[in-house]
Amino acid sequence: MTSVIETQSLAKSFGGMTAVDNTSFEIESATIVGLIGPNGSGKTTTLNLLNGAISPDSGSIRVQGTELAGKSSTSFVRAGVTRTFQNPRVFTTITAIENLLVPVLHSKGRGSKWTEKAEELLSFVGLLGHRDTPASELSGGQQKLLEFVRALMTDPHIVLMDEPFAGVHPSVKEVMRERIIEKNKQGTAFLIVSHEIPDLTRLCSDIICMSDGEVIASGTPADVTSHPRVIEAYLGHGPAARGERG
Ligand SMILES: Nc1ncnc2c1ncn2[C@@H]1O[C@H](COP(=O)(O)OP(=O)(O)OP(=O)(O)O)[C@@H](O)[C@H]1O
Repeated sequence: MTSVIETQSLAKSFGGMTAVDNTSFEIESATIVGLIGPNGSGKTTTLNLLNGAISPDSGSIRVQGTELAGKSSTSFVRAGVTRTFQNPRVFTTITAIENLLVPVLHSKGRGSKWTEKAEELLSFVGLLGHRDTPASELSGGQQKLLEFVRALMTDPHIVLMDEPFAGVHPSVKEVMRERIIEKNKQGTAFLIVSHEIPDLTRLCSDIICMSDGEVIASGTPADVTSHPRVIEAYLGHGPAARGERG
């Protein structure tokens, strides 16, 4: 299997606070990988590094073999990395379909081709009926689904997702879960940050656990959730790692 993202000795500090400390890991193509860890362990900072939102102080980020550390978010999108956010960042003043067309505004091809693709993706998550609804009028869960399919418009190799299951209705959660699985079967990899450990263990082939900016365990969900350092990290910070929510 080839890797879609590989980091080596990645580090990022904010002032005196080390958020990501010398981390190295690899995400294989077409896998679903969970990224867990107690609050403040560096998960969101890692996602921000992996999509070029922020630059590392040191270390390497290779996407499909190309070094991108320090490059812009646009470079990461072009290399096939897109993302979603804990609080969905949809453009609230424009419609659902217009949101999907934003990432391809400067792409080649007929406009109708992109409109068709956007309609297919809206349909994929049950939002076609809201095609022309301003995003501000969609529920929080619908906005998460909209942001998810917006991240798929450019046919990424990997989608980085920050807390896709947090604060959404169980029915939305199920749609999100099923559609992630479906896209993964078509070859898209996912790196998913979540505190919802039971959801992740059902979904992911591998889990990476961070604590205090370091990767302390990685492997199968069963291996990681029973790892002594993982249990210790969670017990030290709050919720237990084994299937209990924080
Ligand atoms: N822009 C920033 N400026 C200063 N400190 C920051 C910044 N971003 C993150 N941090 C700090 O870096 C550490 C890691 O934060 P990060 O948000 O990556 O953790 P997390 O694992 O995603 O946490 P949570 O699960 O609570 O979302 C925290 O101590 C946080 O306060």
